[in-house]
Amino acid sequence: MIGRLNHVAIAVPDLEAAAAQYRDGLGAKVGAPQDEPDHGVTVIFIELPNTKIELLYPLGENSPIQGFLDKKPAGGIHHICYEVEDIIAARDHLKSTGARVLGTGEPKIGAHGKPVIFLHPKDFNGALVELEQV
Ligand SMILES: C[C@@H](C(=O)O)C(=O)SCCNC(=O)CCNC(=O)[C@H](O)C(C)(C)COP(=O)(O)OP(=O)(O)OC[C@H]1O[C@@H](n2cnc3c(N)ncnc32)[C@H](O)[C@@H]1OP(=O)(O)O
Ligand SMILES: [Co+2]
Repeated sequence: MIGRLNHVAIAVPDLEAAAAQYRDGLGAKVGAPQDEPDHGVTVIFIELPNTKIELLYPLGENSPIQGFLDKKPAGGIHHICYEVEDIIAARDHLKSTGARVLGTGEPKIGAHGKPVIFLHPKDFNGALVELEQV
């Protein structure tokens, strides 16, 4: 069921500073900031040869990453995103194993224009997991 690693997301306190560090310090290909109001975040994607890094910064009043940054003001790894071919089948199977799907339980359209869901970190070894249908 699980496919490629689509991205690793890092919540950051300063989006431009983090982007500059990846661009200038690591020589990475860094995209433009993208507001995702449905998700309460502004994102910048960094393209690596084998995957992507998603820099996350809170957007709006009820950002799901605000509490995370309050606890970790310097930032930190926030989630990992795996690709799946059929997100509904993956969701229903994972629910049957006891994993909690966050939010309404229905997929939302993610930053790549594809359906995504999130699984509770407490059900996945302390790591927040995003699934993206590709
Ligand atoms: C644009 C899109 C895309 O790529 O396409 C995105 O990625 S959007 C990316 C942003 N969207 C999301 O993250 C949506 C899904 N996330 C959520 O629903 C929420 O952030 C939760 C994961 C439920 C956490 O919510 P909230 O911060 O209110 O909960 P909380 O502070 O009470 O945390 C409950 C417990 O989970 C832990 N916890 C919270 N966030 C965590 C994280 N990212 N990784 C690992 N553990 C985490 C806390 O430390 C706490 O543990 P203790 O009780 O032991 O202290
Ligand atoms: Co993500």
